[in-house]
Amino acid sequence: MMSKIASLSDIEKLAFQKLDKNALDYYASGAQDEITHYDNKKAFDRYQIRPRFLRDVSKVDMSTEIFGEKFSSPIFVAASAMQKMAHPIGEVGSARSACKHGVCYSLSTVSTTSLEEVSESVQSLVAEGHKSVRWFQLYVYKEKEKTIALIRRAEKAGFTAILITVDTPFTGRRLANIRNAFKMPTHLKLANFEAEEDGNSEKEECGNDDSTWPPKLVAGQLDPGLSWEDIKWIKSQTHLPVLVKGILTHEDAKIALDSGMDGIVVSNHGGRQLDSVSATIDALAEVVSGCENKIPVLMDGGVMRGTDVFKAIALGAKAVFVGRPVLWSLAHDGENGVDLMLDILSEEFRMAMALSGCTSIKDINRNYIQLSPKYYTKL
Ligand SMILES: Cc1cc2nc3c(=O)[nH]c(=O)nc-3n(C[C@H](O)[C@H](O)[C@H](O)COP(=O)(O)O)c2cc1C
Ligand SMILES: CCCCCCCCCCC(=O)C(=O)O
Repeated sequence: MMSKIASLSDIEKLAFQKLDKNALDYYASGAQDEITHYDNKKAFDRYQIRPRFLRDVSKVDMSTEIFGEKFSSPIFVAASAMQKMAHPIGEVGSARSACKHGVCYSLSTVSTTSLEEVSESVQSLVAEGHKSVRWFQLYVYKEKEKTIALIRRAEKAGFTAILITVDTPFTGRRLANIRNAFKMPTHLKLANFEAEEDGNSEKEECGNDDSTWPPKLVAGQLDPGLSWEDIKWIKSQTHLPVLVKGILTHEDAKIALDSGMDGIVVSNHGGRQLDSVSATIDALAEVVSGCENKIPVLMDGGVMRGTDVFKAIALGAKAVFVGRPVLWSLAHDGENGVDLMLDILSEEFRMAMALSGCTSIKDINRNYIQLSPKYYTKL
C-alpha cells in the first residue's frame, strides 16, 4: 500500500495493479521490441538543465499562448483511444480535468465517447468560468466525404484545431496485443463512428463484434495511400488550424511548413508505431530547426516529470502532451485521478522553472539545457 502519491510513476504503479490484462497490455504496449517506447522516457535523462540563481523567482508564470489561445501551462492532454477501458467516465473525465486546469485537450478519432458528448460534458465548467480548448485528432478515412464529415462535426462541436496523425498508415505491431488477441470490451463502442456522417439515420456498427484490433471496419478505413497532397486538401477544407502529428525529421518539418500547416507535433505515437525511431526529445531540436520559427512545434512521448516539460520547452517545444499518464490516472481514480496527475506535473514544472531561475515560459531557452557530457564526443 502506497502512503501518498507523489509522482506520475506512483500513479502508474497503482494503475498497473488495477487494470485488467487486456486493457493494460493495450495501453502500455509499444511496437515490437519497445526500444523507442522505453527510449522516449530514458532520453530525457541524457539532457541536463543549466540553472541560474539569485533571480527573483517568488512568482512563476507557466502560461503560454498558441493560435491566440492562452493556456495556464504548456502541459496538454494527448489524444488516446478508448479511454473508457480505464474508467467508465473515460474521455469525459480527462476532458473535464483538462478544462479545469486551463490546458488543451485533444480527443482521439477512436474515442469511446463521441466528440459531441465530450463537448457537452465541459459546458457546465465553461458556465462556471473555465475555458475549454479542445483539439480533434483526425485519422483520415479512405473516403474523403467521411473525413470531411468528421471535421464538420468537430467544428460544430467547438473543437478549435485539427491534429492529423500521419504516422499510422497501418497500426504498428504491438506484440502483447497480438499474443492475447486484444479485444475492446463488448459494452464499449467507438463512439465517433456511430453517427452516420451524411445525416442518414442508418448507423454504422462499430462495437466490438470481431476479434481483431482495430475492428476490421475501422482499420479498413485507414488510408495507407495518404500523402502531403491529401493533407493539403484537408487543410483547404477547414478554417481551423491544422497540425500534423507524428513528425520526426527536419525534412518532413520543412514540407509541413511549405504545405501551409499551422503546427507540428513531434511524436512517435508513444513508441507504438515504428520501433527503433528516435526518442521524441532527441528529434525535437531537428524538427524545430526545420520550421524556422514560423509555426509552433509541440511534442509528446515519455513525459513523466516537470523537468521533462522544462527540457522540451528549452529545446523549442511550445507545449507537450501527456498520453499514458492520463490513462493511468483515469484507471486510478477517474476524473480525480487526472486532476491529481495534472496538479503534480504542473507543480513539478513550476518548481523546475523556479529552481532554474525562469519566471516565464519565454525565459526558457537553449541556454538552460545541455547534453549530458556522457553523451557527447569531446573535441
Ligand atoms: C493507448 C494509446 C492509444 C493511443 N491512441 C491514439 C489515437 O487514437 N490517435 C493518435 O494520434 N495517437 C494515439 N496515441 C498516441 C498518443 O497521442 C501520444 O502520441 C503518445 O501516447 C505519447 O506518448 P506517452 O504515452 O509516452 O505520453 C495513443 C497512445 C496510447 C498509449
Ligand atoms: C478512420 C479510421 C480510423 C482508424 C483507426 C486506427 C486504429 C488506431 C488505434 C488507436 C491508436 O492510435 C493506438 O495507438 O492504439
